[in-house]
Amino acid sequence: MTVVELEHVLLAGTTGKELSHKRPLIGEVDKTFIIPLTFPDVNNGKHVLSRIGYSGDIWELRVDLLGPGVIGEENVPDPQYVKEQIGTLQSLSPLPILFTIRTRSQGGKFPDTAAQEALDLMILAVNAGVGYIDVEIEWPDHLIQEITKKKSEAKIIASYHSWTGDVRWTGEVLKEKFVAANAFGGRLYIEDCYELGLFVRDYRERHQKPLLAVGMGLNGQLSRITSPISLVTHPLIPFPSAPGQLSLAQVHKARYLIGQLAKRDVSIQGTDERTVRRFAQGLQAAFDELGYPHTCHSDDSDGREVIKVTETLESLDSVLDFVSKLFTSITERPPPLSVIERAVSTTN
Ligand SMILES: O=C1C[C@@](O)(C(=O)O)C[C@@H](O)[C@@H]1O
Repeated sequence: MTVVELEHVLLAGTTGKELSHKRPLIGEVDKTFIIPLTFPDVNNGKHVLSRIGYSGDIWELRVDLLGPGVIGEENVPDPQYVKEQIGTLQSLSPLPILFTIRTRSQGGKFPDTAAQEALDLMILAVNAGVGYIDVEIEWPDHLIQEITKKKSEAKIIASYHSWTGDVRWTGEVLKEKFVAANAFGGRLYIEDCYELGLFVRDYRERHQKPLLAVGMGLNGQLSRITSPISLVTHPLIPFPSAPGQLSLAQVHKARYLIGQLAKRDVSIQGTDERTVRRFAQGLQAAFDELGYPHTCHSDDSDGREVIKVTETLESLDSVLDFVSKLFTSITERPPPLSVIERAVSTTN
């Protein structure tokens, strides 16, 4: 049995991992989660955005799905509207933005032929300070060169999608596409993931740039669980931006089941019963929200890690603060604050 004094936890929380959303960039952490937003207007998600974003690292703004009215099969959003949407998202959340325009042949709504409009929007996004720009390698060369020149501080993510279902991970087509993507960016997509794991292993032996390789559809779900960089949806997002996308909570549950996420069982102990109960229920609610397998108890400690709460915590803020720090020290992720708050404030 391990006994952790609360002071230890606090130390880890305050001097160790950051509690804010200031997370390292793609490829610098063990697991990076990108959350594609499919609201036509980001304001529609205003009240649920922080909940959707818990534990995520980057928003993907799917620009081809943005618009003030009904969106048809093809959509070129107005630049002013796009600019406002970026501004709104930046004001609502500190997470960096991945700016993505998907054309119809890439599974989106932007016309395949509207390269100039796409380039103009990408430059607008750079000026608005987005962190990442998705550039599909099938865009004309001049667009790719132009945005690579003008990207400023933004990082380019070179991508490739195939919806045909006949691209093989071990085949020549993919190798060619990869060479094209690797020349200017760092990400690649293809459909069908049977040999994806081997492809990724081989890639890592040869290249430094972070690679996001996922399979679309049901056959691709496993790759979304194992990929170090993954795109995750949330039940409060209108619809997943690609078939087979899982929620972050589902990814955590699956990672636990396949042995990629170690379970922690903790027991809270202390002299003040109410503090202990609030602490335990807040932490358990936070684990549940994000699909972590961990458990938190306020009763007997047999075989569990013990967390000692030596004080009586009266105010909601002080409990919230302690639970948040403990959550972060266990998961290395920022806490789902509103979820913890709800659980703590409803505990007697
Ligand atoms: O490129 C991608 C990946 C994606 O297609 C997926 O399969 O999760 C989802 C898109 O929103 C994103 O632009």
